[in-house]
Amino acid sequence: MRPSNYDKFPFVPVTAEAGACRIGWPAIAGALRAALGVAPARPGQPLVLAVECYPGTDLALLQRELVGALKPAYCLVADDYYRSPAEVDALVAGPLTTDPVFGRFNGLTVADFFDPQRLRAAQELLARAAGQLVLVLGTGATLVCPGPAVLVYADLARWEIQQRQRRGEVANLGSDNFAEKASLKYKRAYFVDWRAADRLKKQALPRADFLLDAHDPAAPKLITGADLRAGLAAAARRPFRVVPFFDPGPWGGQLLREVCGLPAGPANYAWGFDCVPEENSLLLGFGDARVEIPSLDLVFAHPRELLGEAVHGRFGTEFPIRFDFLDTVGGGNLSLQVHPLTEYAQDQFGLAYTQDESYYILAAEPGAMVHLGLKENIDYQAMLGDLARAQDDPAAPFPAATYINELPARPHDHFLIPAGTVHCAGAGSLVLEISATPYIFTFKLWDWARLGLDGQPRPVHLAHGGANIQPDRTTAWVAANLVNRFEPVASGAGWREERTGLHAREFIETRRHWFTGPVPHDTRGGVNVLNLVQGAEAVVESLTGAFAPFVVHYAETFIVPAAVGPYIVRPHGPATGTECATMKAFVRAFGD
Ligand SMILES: O=P(O)(O)OC[C@H]1O[C@](O)(CO)[C@@H](O)[C@@H]1O
Repeated sequence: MRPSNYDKFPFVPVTAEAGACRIGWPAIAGALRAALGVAPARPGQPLVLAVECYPGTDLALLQRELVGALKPAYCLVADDYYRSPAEVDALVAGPLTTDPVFGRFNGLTVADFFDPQRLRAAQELLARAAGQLVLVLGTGATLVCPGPAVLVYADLARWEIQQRQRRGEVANLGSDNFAEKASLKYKRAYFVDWRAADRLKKQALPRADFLLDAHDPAAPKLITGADLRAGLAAAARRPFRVVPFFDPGPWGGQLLREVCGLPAGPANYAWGFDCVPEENSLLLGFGDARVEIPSLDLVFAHPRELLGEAVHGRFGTEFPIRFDFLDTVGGGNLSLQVHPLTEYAQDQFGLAYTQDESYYILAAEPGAMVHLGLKENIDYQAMLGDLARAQDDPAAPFPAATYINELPARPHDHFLIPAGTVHCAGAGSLVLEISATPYIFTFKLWDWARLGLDGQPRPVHLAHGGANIQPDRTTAWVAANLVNRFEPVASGAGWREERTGLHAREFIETRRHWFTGPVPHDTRGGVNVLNLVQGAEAVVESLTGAFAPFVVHYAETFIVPAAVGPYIVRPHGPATGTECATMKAFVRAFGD
């Protein structure tokens, strides 16, 4: 195995001038003081500095640092005007349901968290503070004071929030559930807090005077809203990568560590999330400084340039394509699982589109397998009975081989997994998942009598599973429809292109290019997501010099915004003269 050249901290350069980014609380306070000093006078009103915060922001730290430096007459923290934690629990109970994993998407907004009387009291206090400096901070600061003199947006990526949830440092919005299980806090944030906060962010971020990045509390960073917007505009017109993150799991393996050059600490790495813009970060480069923002900010700011008209029109401000890694080399089988059919996902969870998936095999040990679809002529009811029995009876483990196909997995195989198909990656492979973005709507059917990392059995959803398994997806159908559906579609000097999927029920189209020379690509008005699945290094170039050459390495996923149009990919650096391959995904237009 060659040494890893996988870049774990890709960034979008905004400017070579490091001065545009203030680092540390004293520099940040200085910039805010200067902005307040030149804010237009508003007779009869207080001078308000509002810091709208994404949930999970360390409000105590912010309050301590900003009050200490700016000495406002008052500091109002939005949470103090929320409903009580018990009232908030009642508010979110319906959408959350009692299921440990799944809730329902809903229309809750941050405004719903406020107690109307308390909010009025806060606004009366503001009205009495004419001419004085007032700091308002928290999630909903811009609801307490909709027109502040200076507006800062303190943003936080979801992966960082998850770390804080796991360490018990943060509770859910309006709750005091610091000690609740991290998986439940994640679920509540996923279905409620983040959706509500994103609705408010779409209003606040475009008019923010500053962006505060306090991911690292020891080195907070502040940039102007104008620089943030310049960075987002730059990213929307050039190839870029989001910041990957990696997580251990009960079935995790050892190869991802080598491929991506990951730290030795965790016992394994199961997942590598390399393009889940809902949860990944984007790093903006200001000289040597890096400002971390959720990559969703880019989707919100430039959906038309990034996604393209047709994809934006269809998906709104959601990035519909997900690339991630599943590593089972030296690990175990994923849970045997199935995903909801579209109508089930809509009815039960309020999802707009379902979790259709595919597995592209990057590496496989001899004997590695993918479990996919049912065997011919099985007794379907007996299978459901065996699944039910296996959950409670250690003496009756589920006889998976009796019912489920076991297909050999070799490098560069591509398995298509439309929702409703029973599946799981077996031990011994490194999978590049090319899937629709939803990623938590997994109905586990059988977890191989194994415990989760918390020492507890992971939740199994047999009733949901049974309602979605398609009994006619059996061996012959699977072979004909879901396995290595390769079809040559184009070629040129030094390259050839194949269609590899996905299945007709899935909205993603995938193309593989093998190349020793430059390959012409075109976004054709829709976002492209690619991964270099063979070769040490390649370069992405503009035909018109519209963006600087962009170098990618083995296994790196990169996004080419719709606005880029035509571009070229060719082997580069150590890969020059060798055969490389990319897998490309885009949203299929009818007729593709
Ligand atoms: O449920 P398991 O066994 O952890 O399986 C892996 C999970 O990762 C996903 O592929 C998402 O990345 C889900 O489909 C699946 O639930």
